[in-house]
Amino acid sequence: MAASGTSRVLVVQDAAFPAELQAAVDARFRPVISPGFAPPPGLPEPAQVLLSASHDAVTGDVLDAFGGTIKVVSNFGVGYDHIDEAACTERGVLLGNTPNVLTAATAEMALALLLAHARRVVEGDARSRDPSLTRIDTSWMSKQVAGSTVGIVGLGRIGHAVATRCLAFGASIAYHQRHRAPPDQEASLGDAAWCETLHALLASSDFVVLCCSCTAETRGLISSAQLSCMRPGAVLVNVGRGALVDQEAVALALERGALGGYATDVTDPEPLPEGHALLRAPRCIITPHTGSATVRTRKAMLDLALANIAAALASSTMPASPNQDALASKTA
Ligand SMILES: O=CC(=O)O
Repeated sequence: MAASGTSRVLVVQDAAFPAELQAAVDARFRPVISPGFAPPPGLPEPAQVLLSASHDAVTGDVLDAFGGTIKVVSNFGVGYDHIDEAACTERGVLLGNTPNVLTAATAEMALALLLAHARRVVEGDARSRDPSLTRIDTSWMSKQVAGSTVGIVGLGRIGHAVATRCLAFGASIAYHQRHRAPPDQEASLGDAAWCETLHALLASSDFVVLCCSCTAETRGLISSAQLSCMRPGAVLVNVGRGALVDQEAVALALERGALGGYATDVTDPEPLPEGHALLRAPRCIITPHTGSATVRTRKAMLDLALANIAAALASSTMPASPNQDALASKTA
């Protein structure tokens, strides 16, 4: 059903959603699909909304190309490193995102990658189809999560959800972030150990899971120097952003056997170009940024992204906005 007052609001999307989700956008707004958010020619009225479905960059120039008509940029996702928040705030443009609703799905993906790598699920699948396998292979060994230490980089919502799941698998939890978590949070994670330095976390973990967002401080967090601190055979899992790691360094460490494995849902760029070093590296599992891609979660994300738009257009409090407080104090 069309929401009164918003059904004619022009929304520019960088990509279409699957039909059942797109129908929810169509029911409430007038969406126009434009990769790269280029202003489509001949719009019947000014566009007020950018709906970021596919991580195309939203810069000051992109906003300016609409001639100052954009009121809100709504991101279909929690991480918004592809959107220039400062440029939005400078121009009085509200920014929305979708935290919380995707925490469980993303944590599940981290566990799926971690377990798949530890238990060699992808290799095992190929081995099972190999006609030369005529008897059970007693030499086939893998890593066990129970009894290991899982180091979490960034104990935010997703990091915490990954930690609780790893705890249930019998792992001990270590974590690294700038500030130590409150004692009750550490206690709830089996007395999780805070590592004040990244080096200490890397040196004491069998699995390291990157759960932090990509900012100026965390871009390139894991390079050859950090990889060389990791335990022999340790596995790196990434559900944050591809740019958190130096992917060439990771590929080289995998080639040389200096890194036990890399399992990632995110790359930089996405997808990786044909022939990229990571695509050729051994013991590397890559999924195509599908951490939040469950039917239930994607629906909840879209509901939140649309609620953010509706609230912004109605000048009411957005359910999730990184910059609405900054904008409110600017205009107060
Ligand atoms: O990567 C996914 C997200 O940031 O929501």
